[in-house]
Amino acid sequence: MGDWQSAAKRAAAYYAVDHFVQSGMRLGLGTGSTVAFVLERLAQRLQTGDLRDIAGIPTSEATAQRAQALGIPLLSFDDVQSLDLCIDGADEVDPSLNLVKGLGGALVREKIVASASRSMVVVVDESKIVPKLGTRAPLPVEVLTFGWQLHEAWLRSLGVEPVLRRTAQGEPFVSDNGNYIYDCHFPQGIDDPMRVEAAINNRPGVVENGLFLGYATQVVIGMESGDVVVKRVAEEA
Ligand SMILES: O=C(CO)[C@H](O)[C@H](O)COP(=O)(O)O
Repeated sequence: MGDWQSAAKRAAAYYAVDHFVQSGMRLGLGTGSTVAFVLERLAQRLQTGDLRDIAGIPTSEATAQRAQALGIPLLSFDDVQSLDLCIDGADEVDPSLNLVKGLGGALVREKIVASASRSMVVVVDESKIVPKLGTRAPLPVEVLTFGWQLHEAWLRSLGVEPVLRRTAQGEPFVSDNGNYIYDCHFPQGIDDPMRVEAAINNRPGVVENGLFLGYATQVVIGMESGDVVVKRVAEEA
């Protein structure tokens, strides 16, 4: 990651916390390097007393540990069934603010938390903006370990190049949910995300895929120039 990208992620994260989070909110806390800056900013504003009585549901063990270390109060779905706002990163954002997520391996919990949130603010640097989903990042598909071997040929039959995600040691990567992930490369990008989402999620053994269609309400983009740009979903006519 270039220096400008790290600065852009921080700028987007700080902007999102400063403009969208209010005292008393119940938050969804996403996963990844941009969300790390979100947590940093939340902790700063809690310490100064500028924000009070906020608490969040983390979308990964990594986020839970980081939030705890920073003193951000955590909740679970035993405590609340809906959230005011979820803040999360993304691997791709298209012109309709549809997303690909999950390179950090937290897509299942991220989608559950986003679906329980009244709004979703996405924080990215400008390298994540794409004209078409599937052109920059592969689409992660989380599968149960039982029968994981069966999905590769099926995914290929959809015209996709699936690669089982592995650790640096060459072992299959295991998600927080105990599952494997196929990273699916679309040679021409994803032409019809809704059709792809339905086809993949209808397959026995597939837990979830990384397409987030219609979830984002705002996208905060940190630019290489240092500016921050906010995009909102188009208001319905
Ligand atoms: O979906 C995700 C994790 O599952 C992340 O939000 C996504 O990978 C972006 O990460 P980063 O902010 O590190 O670029």
